[in-house]
Amino acid sequence: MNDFSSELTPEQLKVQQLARQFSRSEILPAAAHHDKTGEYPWEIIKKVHALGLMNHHIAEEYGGSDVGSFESAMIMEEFGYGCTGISTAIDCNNLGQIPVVLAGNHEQKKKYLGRMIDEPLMCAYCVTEPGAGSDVASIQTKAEKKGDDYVLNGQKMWITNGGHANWYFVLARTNPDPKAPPHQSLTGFIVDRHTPGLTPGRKEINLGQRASDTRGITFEDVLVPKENVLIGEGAGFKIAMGAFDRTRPTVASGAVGLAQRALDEATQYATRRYTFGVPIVKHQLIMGMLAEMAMNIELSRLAWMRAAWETDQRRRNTYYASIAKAMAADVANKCATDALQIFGGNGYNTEYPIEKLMRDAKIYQIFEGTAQIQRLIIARELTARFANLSL
Ligand SMILES: CCCCCCCC(=O)SCCNC(=O)CCNC(=O)[C@H](O)C(C)(C)COP(=O)(O)OP(=O)(O)OC[C@H]1O[C@@H](n2cnc3c(N)ncnc32)[C@H](O)[C@@H]1OP(=O)(O)O
Repeated sequence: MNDFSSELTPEQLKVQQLARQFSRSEILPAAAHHDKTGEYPWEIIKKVHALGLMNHHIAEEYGGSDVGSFESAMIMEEFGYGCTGISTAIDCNNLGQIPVVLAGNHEQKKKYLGRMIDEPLMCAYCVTEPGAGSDVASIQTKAEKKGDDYVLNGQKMWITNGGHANWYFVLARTNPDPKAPPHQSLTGFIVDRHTPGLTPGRKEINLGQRASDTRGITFEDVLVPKENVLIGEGAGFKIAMGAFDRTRPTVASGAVGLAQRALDEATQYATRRYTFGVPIVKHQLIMGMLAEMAMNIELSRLAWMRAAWETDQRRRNTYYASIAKAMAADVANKCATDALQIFGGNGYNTEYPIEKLMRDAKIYQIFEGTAQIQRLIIARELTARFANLSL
């Protein structure tokens, strides 16, 4: 078994450098525009695709680089530094693809993952519904078997990339019996965007991350061939959970990127802004705030590294993924709030980048499992470890 190390290899350093340079020169300058207009960042996505900095989990056999979770998260930290609205749009391809990476057969991988290497296409992960977000097992979208097809009916909500996806991973209920074990009643499907009856709703106007496209999706008698079932009926819940284990480290690293940006902006501002005859960075209370931010960022970065590294070792990383996601989300919010405090009135104004960081940060405590759900998972993992031990 390898020991955990956070030292980057020469190849990883090169990828980090490329992602950093791209983020600072292309993403960061475009962030305010996309925040203001809500325009989907297609031009940036095309460039990221051409540089090979997305779709990191697709195996070489299907044209991908399969660089691993660690590199993927490293890239997302760099992109998150530039704009987390844009990094979420890009990262969401990982969330949509991973169910197919984990559970797809050869034909499904060739057809749906292969095309995403050939051209810049997006996909989406359709699990959440108007009445079910945290409690995945209670989703109501139905899939009824009719001959060689399934007929899907229902409503999904808050689907990132919902209006731009070429295909969707959809979790639906295949066993309608309310007495059936809920986790074994759900099935995962791949659904093509242009299937009749599938209708994305309006783009939602959210508090932050406005470059990211979030919509409801309606399914009305959507016919899906049985070839598009992942593994088989009843396997969907575990596929959906397995996907989070892979993506929560990259969500955490995106949040770390945002936190680092808040710290850098605040530190720079504090050296230039004078009060009482000295730059405010000379005041110990400001120093303390910056130091706290730095400490928490370093720890959150180590947390996503550990979580991503565990999955690259092909070990179940649920515990580490939730720790990283919960911690980085809280730290991003604290850093953005403290950075705004250091900027004072200027931070509250749209002329400066800080208010956007604060708006963008909030969703990290909600999507991919709320702050509370992460703690529930961590505590369950802990108690499971102790269940068979007598103290
Ligand atoms: C990347 C860009 C981000 C932007 C897009 C964001 C999109 C989103 O936000 S997606 C929606 C977010 N929603 C969530 O994160 C959902 C949060 N909820 C959960 O994770 C689950 O419902 C959770 C953890 C609360 C568990 O629920 P619960 O119903 O109690 O199930 P639980 O009893 O723990 O598990 C049921 C079975 O699944 C298994 N299981 C649970 N977790 C896992 C896992 N990680 N891996 C494999 N199996 C698992 C259990 O072992 C159990 O198996 P068995 O029945 O054989 O014993």
